[in-house]
Amino acid sequence: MTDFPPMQNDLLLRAARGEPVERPPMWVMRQAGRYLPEYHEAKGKNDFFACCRNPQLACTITLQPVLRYKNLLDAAIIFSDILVVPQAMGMTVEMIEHKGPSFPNPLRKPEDLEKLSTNVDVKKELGYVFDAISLTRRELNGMVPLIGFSGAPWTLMSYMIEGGGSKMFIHVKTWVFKYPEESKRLLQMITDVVVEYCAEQVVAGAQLIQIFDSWAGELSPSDFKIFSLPYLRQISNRLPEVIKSKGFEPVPMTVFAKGAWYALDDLCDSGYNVVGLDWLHDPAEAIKIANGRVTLQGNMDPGALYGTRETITSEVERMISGFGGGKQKYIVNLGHGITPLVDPEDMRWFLEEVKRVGSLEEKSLPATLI
Ligand SMILES: Cc1c2[nH]c(c1CCC(=O)O)Cc1[nH]c(c(CCC(=O)O)c1C)Cc1[nH]c(c(CCC(=O)O)c1C)Cc1[nH]c(c(C)c1CCC(=O)O)C2
Repeated sequence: MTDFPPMQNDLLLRAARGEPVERPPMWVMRQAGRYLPEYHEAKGKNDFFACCRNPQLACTITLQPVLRYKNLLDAAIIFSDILVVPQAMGMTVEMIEHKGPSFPNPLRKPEDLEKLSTNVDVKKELGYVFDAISLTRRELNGMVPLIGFSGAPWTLMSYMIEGGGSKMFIHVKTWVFKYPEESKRLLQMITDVVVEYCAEQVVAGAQLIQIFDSWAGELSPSDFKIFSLPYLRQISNRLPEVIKSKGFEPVPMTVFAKGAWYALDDLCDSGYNVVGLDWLHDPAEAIKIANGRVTLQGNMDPGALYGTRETITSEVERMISGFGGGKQKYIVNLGHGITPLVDPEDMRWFLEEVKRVGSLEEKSLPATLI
């Protein structure tokens, strides 16, 4: 797939590659989702994963925020879910309304690993994602770049073992502390699928790949180095080679390890172009630690969108000033996904304020904020 329309806005790709930009690009995790009335309308009575499996519907939902916030959002992210990977490995995952994902048969004992498919045919199992990406890339017509994504091995392993969301992580902690070798075997199996999955997303037209390690913060700093980081590194090491072997150009890669503030230094050396930050990071501190090694992405508290317009403005000013004005090596985002019940007009205000403040010369930023 190479005959896509030329890009009209490539701010995101330039910032991800570390090139200077006239203003920081912005997009929002979960920008296509439950806070948008048109999402509910398009989804209708369809099951969540049925929407993911329908390329036309996935394309429509992906485009919704880009069209609603025209000339504000600088990227689209393909509508899908991280849990399509466990499905491709043979597990059943359901999305239960008002509750979230649920696995009827989670992996509870090391013997359960035998239930997983070996030699997963990624093109066959996840072909619908690649079709959705190619279709969306054509429909975007070069308006903004299209982001592809995958869950990180540690986060996917946690879901596969816990069977859904969790507060205490009893089951996956049992694996980590009782069955560390089997845990590593599972992490390796997942990593192999994730590398192929991300490579095929690029072949289909994805222009940047983000790896979501949403549950990284459940690991201690030393366990993060054993059960998450090596697999994140394998992905960033192997992915460009696999993409090249398929005859395509590698794309920038982002890692978002939520809650792993202690690992920022390591993440800056993990082979990714961009490191996503949650709102537990102070921007100026993060810049100091990164020291120019990567582009940083983030990190306003998504909860700030429940505040007043004045609060949103001051949070935006604080964030962009904290990141030094954002004209290089910075991408604006929230510190995690946008939450339901945010007023779409407050989201618009956020984006408009980011564009205004992000376009200011550094010397015009409110002095007290720099
Ligand atoms: C952990 C995780 C999941 N899915 C994802 C993650 C990693 C990011 C993160 O940490 O938030 C990733 C994801 N899920 C979805 C996207 C689409 C693209 C985008 O960011 O706009 C992306 C990138 C759509 C979705 N994924 C889901 C919805 C809501 C489905 C609905 O109720 O209609 C959407 C739009 C469902 C989902 N999917 C998942 C959960 C826990 C839930 C239920 C709770 C929730 O909605 O926040 C697993």
